[in-house]
Amino acid sequence: MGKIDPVFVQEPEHRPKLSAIEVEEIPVIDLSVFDTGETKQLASEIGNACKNWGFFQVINHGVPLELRRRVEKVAKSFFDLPIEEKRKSKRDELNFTGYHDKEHTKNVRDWKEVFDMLIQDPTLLPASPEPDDEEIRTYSNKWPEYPPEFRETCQEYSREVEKLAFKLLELISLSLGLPANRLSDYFKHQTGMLRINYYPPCPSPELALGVGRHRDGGALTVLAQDDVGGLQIKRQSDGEWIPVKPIPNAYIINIADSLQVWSNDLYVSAEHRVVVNSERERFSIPFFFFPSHYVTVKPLEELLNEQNPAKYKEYNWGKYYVNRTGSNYKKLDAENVQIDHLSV
Ligand SMILES: O=C(O)CCC(=O)C(=O)O
Ligand SMILES: [Fe+2]
Repeated sequence: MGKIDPVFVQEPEHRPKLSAIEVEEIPVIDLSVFDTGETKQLASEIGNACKNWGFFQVINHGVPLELRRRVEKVAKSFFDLPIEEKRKSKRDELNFTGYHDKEHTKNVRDWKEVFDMLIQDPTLLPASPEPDDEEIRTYSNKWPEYPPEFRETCQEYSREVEKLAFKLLELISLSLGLPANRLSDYFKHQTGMLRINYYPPCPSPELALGVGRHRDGGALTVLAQDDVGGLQIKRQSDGEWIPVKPIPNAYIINIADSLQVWSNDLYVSAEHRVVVNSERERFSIPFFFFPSHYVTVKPLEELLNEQNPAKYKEYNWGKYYVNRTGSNYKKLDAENVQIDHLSV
């Protein structure tokens, strides 16, 4: 030890094993048949992946490659800027968008820097996590001055990934035996964001994590990773950490908490984390797809019966979100809110 600031050091049981392991892969699903309307087989493959892993990769997804290259380029140009320049678009107490380098997951600091952008600008969210506080606040994006094409490129990219997210939502609804548009209304005023994660090389990758173990809080995540690798998923069957192999130009999709609740635990919001390395920097770009702030999340009535009663109490998405994000920015003494706390 001694090489890195102790704030980054994980408890021994959460430190990564850095030896390479060869393992089975999470499912890779080809979306090219989506537009033919022959979605039965596709929905069934997706349903199985959502049950067994909570994760899958998609190819032939429709997001233009040229746009992905452009967003990767502006991401690199931004994070290459001097720290003083990056801090000009820093997150603050009133606005959580923008640049940030002090995020904590499970109260240990992550070895990363991020830039967050809301997909809808402006986005409406509750002013506080307090149940009795009815005030709704308007949030807008903070944009950096450099590189000059950052804003336009990220906005264009978000619009394309959003189309993919709606497509996946339809397939997931079908896979649950529901109409394709069953979940779409929950996203009319979606509160999601696009994040750029930048993981610099780390001198002690055996002690720290790029992102500590966590489950994503929203509905669905659509993630672009580069060719470095580092994302690991906790396998449902035995709790082993399984690396997700980078597939050029594919997207990694994961079920997040609201979908676990809507499906009443049929689908899993799997725990995942990011391992860093001492050689190469890594970028990943998650698109977090979140419902509208006023949506009440609860197990879908159509899926419930006497043998399968609701496993969760209902909750308001906006309050849940504000509660969780508010606590990510600093070290707290306790774990922040998780869906486990809402199980019945
Ligand atoms: O960098 C990655 O591959 C995943 C990051 C992640 O899990 C997150 O930002 O929620
Ligand atoms: Fe995540």
